Amino acid sequence: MQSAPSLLSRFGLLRPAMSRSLSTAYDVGSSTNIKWHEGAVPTETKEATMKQRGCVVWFTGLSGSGKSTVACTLEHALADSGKVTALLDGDNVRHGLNSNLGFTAADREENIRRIGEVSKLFADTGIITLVSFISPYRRDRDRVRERVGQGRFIEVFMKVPISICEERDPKGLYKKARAGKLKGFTGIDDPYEEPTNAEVVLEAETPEGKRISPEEQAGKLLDYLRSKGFLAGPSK
Ligand SMILES: Nc1ncnc2c1ncn2[C@@H]1O[C@H](COP(=O)(O)OS(=O)(=O)O)[C@@H](OP(=O)(O)O)[C@H]1O
Ligand SMILES: Nc1ncnc2c1ncn2[C@@H]1O[C@H](COP(=O)(O)OP(=O)(O)O)[C@@H](O)[C@H]1O
Repeated sequence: MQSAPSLLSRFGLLRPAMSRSLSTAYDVGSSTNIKWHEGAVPTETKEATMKQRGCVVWFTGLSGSGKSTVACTLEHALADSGKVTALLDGDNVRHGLNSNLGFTAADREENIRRIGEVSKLFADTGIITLVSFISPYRRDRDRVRERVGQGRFIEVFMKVPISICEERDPKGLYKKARAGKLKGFTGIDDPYEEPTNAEVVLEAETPEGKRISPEEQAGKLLDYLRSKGFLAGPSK
């Protein structure tokens, strides 16, 4: 009986994997004797199949600023129009992949580095990847921007004053932090560095003081993604 690879190659379905010009293994970070393997199906081929372009939509903002709500609303809107998405959310990822990390500056940095790498893997597969983390440090967000690649990284700043976040306080964490029962809480006794070059800024209120709903905020993002060509396949 013929093996699967020889059958595939007989029908012209198997392509030889391309190998990197460097044939010997090398060291990267703490890993020794490793080698990058090229030859996966190109991102553009996957994007053409899905009729979309892979990207990372990176929500940043204080706890309670609406990151998860808007990311979730946007994901449903994208799914309704047949788009393939992934949603990475701080609280959820801290249940698994990053359950060994806390909220020190070093742990927050590692949290964002790992999520940055995971989101790049998704985006390189052509998936519209929504990422919702406080990500308080500008340097960490900029590192992810560089890794993912300018043009595919869309930073979304949830520009919501702490007074509104604190008023919402859905988990009661601001109350706890104000009472001194929760130390190192972002915005209270831990820093949040506002983005200076976010692609999209979402505010909670209009200049006239009218509240902006999550649906309106997600709609603005949908318009942005459409205008930048992420909701259509790659141009030939
Ligand atoms: N000390 C402290 N500071 C800030 N937030 C805290 C803290 N302790 C627990 N939480 C809860 O954890 C959620 C934030 O996790 P993230 O992974 O997004 O944080 S970070 O990006 O690493 O800063 C955050 O969730 P969101 O409210 O969804 O932002 C909080 O519920
Ligand atoms: N645009 C909005 N207008 C009013 N309330 C909102 C809006 N966006 C989110 N909320 C509410 O604010 C609270 C915090 O939202 P959440 O998405 O959990 O924030 P984050 O993920 O940034 O911590 C929730 O109770 C949510 O329903």
